[in-house]
Amino acid sequence: MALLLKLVYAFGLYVALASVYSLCRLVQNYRIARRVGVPIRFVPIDHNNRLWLVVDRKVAWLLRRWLPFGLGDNNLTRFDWRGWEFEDKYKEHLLLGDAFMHVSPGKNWLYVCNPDSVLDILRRSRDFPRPMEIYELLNFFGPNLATVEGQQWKNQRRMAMSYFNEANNEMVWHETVSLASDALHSWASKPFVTSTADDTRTITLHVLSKAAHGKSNKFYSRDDQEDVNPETNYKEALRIVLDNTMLIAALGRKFLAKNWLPRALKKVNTACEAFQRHLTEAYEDEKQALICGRSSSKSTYMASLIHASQDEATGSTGGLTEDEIYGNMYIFSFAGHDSTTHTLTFALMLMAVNPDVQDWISAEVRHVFGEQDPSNWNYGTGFPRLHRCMATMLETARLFTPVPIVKSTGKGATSLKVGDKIIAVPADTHIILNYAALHTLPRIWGEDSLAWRPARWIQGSPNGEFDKEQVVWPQRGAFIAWSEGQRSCPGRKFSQVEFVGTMAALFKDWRVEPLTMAGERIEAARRRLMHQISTDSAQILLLQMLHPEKAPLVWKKRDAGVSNDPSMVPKV
Ligand code: HEM
Repeated sequence: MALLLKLVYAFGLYVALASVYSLCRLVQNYRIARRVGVPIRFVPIDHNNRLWLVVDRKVAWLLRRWLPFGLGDNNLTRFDWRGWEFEDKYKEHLLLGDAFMHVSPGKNWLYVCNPDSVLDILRRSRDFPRPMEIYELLNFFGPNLATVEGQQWKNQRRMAMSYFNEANNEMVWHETVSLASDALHSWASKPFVTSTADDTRTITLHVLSKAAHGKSNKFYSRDDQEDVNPETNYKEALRIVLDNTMLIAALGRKFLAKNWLPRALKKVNTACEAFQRHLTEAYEDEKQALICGRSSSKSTYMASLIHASQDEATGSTGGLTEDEIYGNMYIFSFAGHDSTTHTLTFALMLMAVNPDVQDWISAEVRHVFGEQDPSNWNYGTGFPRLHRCMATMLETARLFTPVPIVKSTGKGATSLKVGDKIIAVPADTHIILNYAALHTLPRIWGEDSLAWRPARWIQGSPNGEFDKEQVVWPQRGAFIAWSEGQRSCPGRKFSQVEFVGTMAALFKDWRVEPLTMAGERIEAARRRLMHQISTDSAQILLLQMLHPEKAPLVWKKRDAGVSNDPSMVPKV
């Protein structure tokens, strides 16, 4: 009993000291923030508090729901959880201006949504480096492109970039069209599909697997899959690793390997070990192939890294360590997989809500490929003409931007022009490029900025000729889904080829709609699905639908050809 009391006192003392410390830090940070001269909001917990990150959304939701007398509406429940920006869109910036500051007991966080300032930040990568303590959490298979800075980043980026080229994009195209055609075959054979998100994940994972180590896999729907044991199933292992990245980062791989942990945590550890095993085997295979002269090709990511690394090993910069190769294989899978999967899932759901966009795309794909079998679709002559399919991706990535971007001022203070004001940004400030606001500001995107309307990206010809249509871009800095500048996404075109190939294969001859409930009309089902997309999506690590399985979709063959509706496209 005495021991228990001591423990309670010790815990109480710890909480009291931690609170006093947090308060002192908050006051200190406030003094620094005040000098910047932008509006300030206090947030009680730092946005990068790792333990908070594990529970933030749930706790904020519970407090919002259960605290009485309106107490649930406070800065913690409104702004202090991952992805609050997605819910808020541009509202906070409309109220406070293009820049404002969140002051927390940890860091000061500057939010910016001015296109010129955003572009300036992305271009001045020395003044605004990545805050490595945030990205470090993606280090658990080894240092990689996303988690290093300076010369180490330059070396890794150069070696990684040797993979991203048109020959490999062509591979991505053919692999994607083939997998998406198989997915369509599987979906069309069912009365309805609840595995849309899982199955799009299978498509992107298989494309990546082909890209990473040259292995083609057949598509199978999650519903038809028997082996979901992470020890033997690579996709399952990777899925668990990706879904639990936050947890793995918070607890660390060493801790997760402890024997006494509950079964759910052991499963995460099993998945990490299986994924690591898989990487090691692939690495050893490739190295062996290189030694035996069997691998002269740089057509896989693993081979490109090993070749580039060997080429540089003798130079002054040196090659990659084994850990760096593993780290980069992980980040390639992570960055290249979830971002595209979630964008595709959002797009398929949005297509089910918008049959007119399906017709619009179908008309374009028919125009480009006619009656050719998808296996003969040519990348070089087909992909660049599929502007509407591309517009669908851009519009989805605008409203449902998967990847957030955080910068920092690092050790040095700097200045930043925001509108007609120059602000002094203190050292050690974290900067959020607020894409959710930037991508929806009515002054850039018009009064219908919150509506999903792919045609806004297309400039048409007066009489609706397909080949005169082209994609129009907003002012630079206003659309940053793939970022800009030195550290922009190297997989941008890879993901676009994947997305466009999938859309073309799915929608040329088929259409999709939400499953109607008993007594429900199709219009009501569409409204229900749109409500789910808007309210049941959140940022886990990336933005995603939380329960896509609760949105069953039905695939139907188009009865006849679709006419091109030029009224969808704004005229020049
Ligand atoms: C819809 C698809 C995608 C989107 C929206 C996207 C977006 C982004 C963004 C915004 C960044 C910069 C993040 C930051 O500065 O913090 C980034 C970085 C990165 N992306 Fe993508 N990405 C996509 C697909 C891909 C694909 C398919 C690959 C690889 C196959 C890939 C590989 C990477 C890598 C390795 C980085 C780190 C680059 C560096 O720091 O030098 N991404 N991506």
